[in-house]
Amino acid sequence: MASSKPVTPVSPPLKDDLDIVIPTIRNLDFLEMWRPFFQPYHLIIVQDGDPTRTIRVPEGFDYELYNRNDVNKLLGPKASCISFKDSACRCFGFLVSKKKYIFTIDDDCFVAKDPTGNEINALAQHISNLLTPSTPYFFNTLYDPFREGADFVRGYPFSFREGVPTAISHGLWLNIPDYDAPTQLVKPLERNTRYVDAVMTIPKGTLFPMCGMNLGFDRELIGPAMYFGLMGDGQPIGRYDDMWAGWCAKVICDHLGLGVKTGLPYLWHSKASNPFVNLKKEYKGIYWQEQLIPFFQSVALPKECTTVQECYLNLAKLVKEKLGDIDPYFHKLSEAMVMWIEAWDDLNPPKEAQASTNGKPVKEEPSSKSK
Ligand SMILES: O=c1ccn([C@@H]2O[C@H](COP(=O)(O)OP(=O)(O)O[C@H]3O[C@@H](CO)[C@H](O)[C@H]3O)[C@@H](O)[C@H]2O)c(=O)[nH]1
Ligand SMILES: [Mn+2]
Repeated sequence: MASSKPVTPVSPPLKDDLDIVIPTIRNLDFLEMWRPFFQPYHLIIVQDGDPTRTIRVPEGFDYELYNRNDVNKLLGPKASCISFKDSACRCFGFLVSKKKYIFTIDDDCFVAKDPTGNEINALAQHISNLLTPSTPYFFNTLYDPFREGADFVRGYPFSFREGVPTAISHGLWLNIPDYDAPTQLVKPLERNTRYVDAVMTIPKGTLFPMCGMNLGFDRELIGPAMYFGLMGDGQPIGRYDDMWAGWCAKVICDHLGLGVKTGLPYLWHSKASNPFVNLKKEYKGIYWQEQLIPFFQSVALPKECTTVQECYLNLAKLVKEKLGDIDPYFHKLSEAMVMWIEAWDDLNPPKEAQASTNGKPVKEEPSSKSK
């Protein structure tokens, strides 16, 4: 029987609490495919490269667009901590956002289909991952117990079943996998066709290679640790931006009792970047990381560090002390980490401090924004 009650439209989840951050040095045509899923959300576009280039944002999206001139204007001398000519520039979007959640995606990533042929709403899956707890202290062999149709298995301690807040949701990619340059070179035609229907928590004490291509996180829980480092133009290394952020963030999540999930959602990664160019960018990282990983595995943050900023500043000190002998780059990186936290605190003053600006955080106008 028809109901006379008016149907209240369901608002997209976290519509006013989530920003979508997109780094681009190309174009934003990919947004057309994501329109059904992204249109209700606010976009923060970080235009890399030549700021005089005009990047067209497809009609109908609510956005703010920042180019290098905006970065320099907004951060002044601290702009030197934001990379140029590398996808690491995306972290500027994390800095200027005022929302609790972030989803970041590359401009060569498209909507993938699941094995039943349905289009995957990657954003919705990240939101679900972030709004349900993680289980870093004891591995659940049926994977994420908070997913529909799953639960904790027999033998899972009840004292661990509450889980911990989820800080990061790491999605994956069909078609072009996120391989390093050597692997891309030896397996140029390899495509990822394997859809694994699983979300799992990365156990405490275990690091992982965080890819920035399809990534969601809780900005209030872990935002200050999501600095993508000094990469690209003028730097001896590139394409380790997301890796650096992932290692720092995971160590801090472990220390603060926060969770990191990986697995669903998948998206369709369409463009393989040039492996030879990538090799030039990555090669120092490929041998440095043999020392970086033992460093991160050895980090023990003091119990007095109870905020992300305090943890991050402590980490910056350790980077200078323990990694400075590898290469002078790590002295620069350590200083940039401190500058990032200063910039973060400048743009994201604690709530009480905002009262002095009658509650409105001070924010410079972007180069362009939706009408
Ligand atoms: O100088 C640049 C280069 C690229 N971008 C934007 O960043 C993303 C990723 O670029 P691309 O798709 O070319 O790179 P991939 O190798 O596929 O990306 C993976 O490697 C990581 C590099 O650090 C990246 O996070 C992974 O996803 C696109 O949106 C480019 O437009 C840029 O802004 N500046
Ligand atoms: Mn890509």
